[in-house]
Amino acid sequence: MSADDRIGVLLVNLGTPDAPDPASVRRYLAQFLSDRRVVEIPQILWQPILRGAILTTRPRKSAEAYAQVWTEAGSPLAAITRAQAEKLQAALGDAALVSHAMRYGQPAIGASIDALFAAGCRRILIAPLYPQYCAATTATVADAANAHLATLRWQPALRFLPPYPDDGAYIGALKISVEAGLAALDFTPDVLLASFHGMPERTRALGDPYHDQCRDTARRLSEALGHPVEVAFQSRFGRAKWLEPATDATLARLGAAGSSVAIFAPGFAADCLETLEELAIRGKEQFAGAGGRQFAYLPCLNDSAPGMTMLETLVRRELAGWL
Ligand SMILES: C=CC1=C(C)c2cc3[nH]c(cc4nc(cc5[nH]c(cc1n2)c(C)c5CCC(=O)O)C(CCC(=O)O)=C4C)c(C)c3C=C
Ligand SMILES: [Fe+2]
Ligand SMILES: [Fe+2]
Repeated sequence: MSADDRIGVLLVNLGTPDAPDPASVRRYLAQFLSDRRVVEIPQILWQPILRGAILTTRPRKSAEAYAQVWTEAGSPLAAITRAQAEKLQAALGDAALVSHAMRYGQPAIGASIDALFAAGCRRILIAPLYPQYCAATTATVADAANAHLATLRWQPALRFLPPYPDDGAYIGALKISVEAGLAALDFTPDVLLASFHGMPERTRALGDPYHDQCRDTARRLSEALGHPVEVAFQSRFGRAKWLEPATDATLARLGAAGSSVAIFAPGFAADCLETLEELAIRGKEQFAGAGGRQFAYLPCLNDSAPGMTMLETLVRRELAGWL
């Protein structure tokens, strides 16, 4: 491979505010919630609601939530994604140049593609870190990458990592990770609960495979663990009907039944606000408030050894013919 015929790998996750303050959260939410793939309401109706009610109230509340999970390395999502890219670079060595980007906020996808190209990458694998395909996540990464290429005279060749909801490498990594999490507890939970990010119910009827792929993941993981895995969908936003059952209602039901529970979020490649605050902090409170006994939150794959082995496997497979 010559210096101007290198292979690039760009890990992409959702994005996160630059700081846990209302102004930064507002900037982030304005970009995120203006994406037509995320909120599928005509812009002429949606923008006044977003600019009016939502962006005047939510940033303050969300900033407080972000402040509870912020670390010295910054937002957990940003720090973990950076660590994943660094470890994947170490695993791949000279075979490829690895970098990371965020769909919303920084580092931007376009600038990251330019940086890889400037370093000699003429072939780039874009890897959206979403195990389950969703138009609001997977497709919008491809949209952003392709929109950037539309501005270039000299384009790199692009490949996209497909979703991996039932891939053996992913299920295997989840199994190791969940079993290690359970082994570290001082109780044996009655219920294993897999919480996936929610979506409006209507996207399912419109043909989005997200719901079915979440169910596939949970079924395959349950088979691998030899233990039932319950499924719930979290983070409802807005007034429309979202996928059910809802995580908060499920935790309240399990709590009221006097169960003990271990909850985890296999749809998130990295721990973030939605897992560390919504599940580990607020979910625990909801569960205990309903009368639940023991509760444990098990971390995402993050940059753990099984998580990195999985990423390397998926990426190497997708680079076949290029490497
Ligand atoms: C209509 C609104 C939203 C849709 C649709 C949606 C889909 C979706 N999101 C993720 C992953 C993440 N979402 C995160 C935060 C977050 N999500 C929404 C709204 C929708 N998400 C909001 C308003 C927020 C911001 C936080 C808040 O104000 O509550 C995050 C965490 C980001 C972080 O900084 O830590 C992730 C990750 C998926 C996978 C998904 C569809 C499948
Ligand atoms: Fe979200
Ligand atoms: Fe949330």
